[in-house]
Amino acid sequence: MRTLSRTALSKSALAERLTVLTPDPLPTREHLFDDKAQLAVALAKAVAADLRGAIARRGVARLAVSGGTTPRAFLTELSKQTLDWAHVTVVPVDDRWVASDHPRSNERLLRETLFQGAAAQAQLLPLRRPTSTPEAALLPVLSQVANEALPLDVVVLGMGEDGHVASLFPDLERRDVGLQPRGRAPVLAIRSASAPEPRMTLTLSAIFTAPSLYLHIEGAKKRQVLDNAARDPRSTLPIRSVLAGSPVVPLLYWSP
Ligand SMILES: O=C(O)[C@H](O)[C@@H](O)[C@H](O)[C@H](O)COP(=O)(O)O
Repeated sequence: MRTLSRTALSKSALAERLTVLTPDPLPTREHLFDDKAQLAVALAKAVAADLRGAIARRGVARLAVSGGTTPRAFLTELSKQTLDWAHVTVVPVDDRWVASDHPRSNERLLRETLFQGAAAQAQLLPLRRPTSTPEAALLPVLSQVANEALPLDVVVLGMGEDGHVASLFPDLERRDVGLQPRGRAPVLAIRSASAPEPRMTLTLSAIFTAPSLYLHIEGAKKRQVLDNAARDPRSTLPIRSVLAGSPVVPLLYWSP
């Protein structure tokens, strides 16, 4: 019996030790949907409710949304929501340094999807300026974001399969500015081997001013990247910095 109890003890002791060594994954509040269309409607309703609440509290609402391909249906659904759009300011979390009518422009994406119908009364605060480089526009963009967009009320982040959010890529040089919860600047000019063009992006210190932070992620691959980053304290992916640094538990909206 003694031998068995000693073996049993070592297994339970080992299990206990492993539990201590394997920290809990960083939390998100999950909203899972069977398909993208259902997710788009639910996310639009949730964001619209947050915006109404912000307007009721402080007379204005400030929203930062991601670009790319995922959010198109959500942004169109959001434009259909009934709220006092004239008191809403919308800023892209990042933009590509291309003309505002270029197919890869996030500003163009917003004008085609969100700024339709009554929602066209909202104020768009573009990150793109008519300068040849984002660096040349950094100070005026930084000043306008700081004065007219912060603090944010709602942020909707997408994520790349490499774990980037906004234009904060894994090869980001200025991690001290881009990924710190209380970094030194709300906006960064970015050049990355991961991006075909220079970018302007909000930093996490700007993103973390919002009391409502949504992660809008679709597909199994991105879900795996998110879950791995949530579980691995050694992960250096930007999405890990979001999960670890956010002052609020991110709201995950996911569909296959
Ligand atoms: O300008 C951008 O590209 C976005 O702001 C970016 O952060 C986006 O959320 C991810 O790259 C995912 O993009 P997809 O939705 O196209 O996969």
